[in-house]
Amino acid sequence: MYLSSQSIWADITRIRDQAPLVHSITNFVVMNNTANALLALGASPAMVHAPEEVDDFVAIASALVVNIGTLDATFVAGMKLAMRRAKELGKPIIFDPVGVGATTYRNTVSAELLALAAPDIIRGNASEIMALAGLNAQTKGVDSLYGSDAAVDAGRRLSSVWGSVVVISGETDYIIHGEQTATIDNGHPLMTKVTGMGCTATALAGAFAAVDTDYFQAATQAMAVMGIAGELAALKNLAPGSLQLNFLDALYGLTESDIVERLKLTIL
Ligand SMILES: Nc1ncnc2c1ncn2[C@@H]1O[C@H](COP(=O)(O)OP(=O)(O)OP(=O)(O)O)[C@@H](O)[C@H]1O
Ligand SMILES: Cc1ncsc1CCO
Ligand SMILES: [Mg+2]
Repeated sequence: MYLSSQSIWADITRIRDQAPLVHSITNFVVMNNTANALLALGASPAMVHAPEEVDDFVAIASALVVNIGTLDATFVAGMKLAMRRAKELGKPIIFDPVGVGATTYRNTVSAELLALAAPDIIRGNASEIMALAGLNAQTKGVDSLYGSDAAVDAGRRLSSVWGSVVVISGETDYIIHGEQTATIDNGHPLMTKVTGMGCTATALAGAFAAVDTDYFQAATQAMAVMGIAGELAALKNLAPGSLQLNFLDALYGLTESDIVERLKLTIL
């Protein structure tokens, strides 16, 4: 049952039954995509970032997603208040270090946030995970310059420093926590032509963490669902605009047999 089609389906059923409130402080580019993906999966999204209200909001949420894609001072203030409160209340924190490594500001803010409240799950592409682990990784803004396998050692280091589950997304998704490693080989290359698919993966991890306190399992299952829904969407039409819409429909309509037939999970 542990990390299997059955355990994925059990968590999807929990999300659909409980509709957990996922509080996201995320970037302007993906607010709409990730809110719709959370709804399609069965969760309840709220994109709330004002420093005046985030700590009240965290108190009623089941998970907190923090994404640094379009940072500014107000976002940072809200992120700090929300993460501190989530830690106090024991709510899962999922962190997406979009574009870290590209600027000193992103690096400094990310380091401050990690030190303030170590996330339960960190999800980034290979460039981001390498930069966050302190390597001088090359970065081209928000897209990765490396395959995910190049960042596995960095992911292990990051996981051991912060105690977080680390997800490196890409053609193969790696999920790392201490000695545990899993890979997901689902997905479709066209997913890289739709903005914010990585951010969407992070948001879905928030929904799974809201119903499953085993965050290694939650993160792995989120990546599996992400990849399988992407594959199902790509079956309909191979173009980015329709992939984005079909992805939501695939998430909404996902069945247990879709998962049984498509899951490409390896536990290393
Ligand atoms: N080459 C690929 N082949 C198959 N699936 C892929 C490929 N690249 C990405 N994916 C899928 O897309 C998802 C998002 O991963 P990606 O690494 O592109 O995120 P990202 O670069 O952080 O995205 P963004 O910053 O736009 O949110 C992965 O979980 C995986 O399912
Ligand atoms: C394109 C883009 N720019 C800042 S955040 C973001 C969304 C994908 O990471
Ligand atoms: Mg991408």
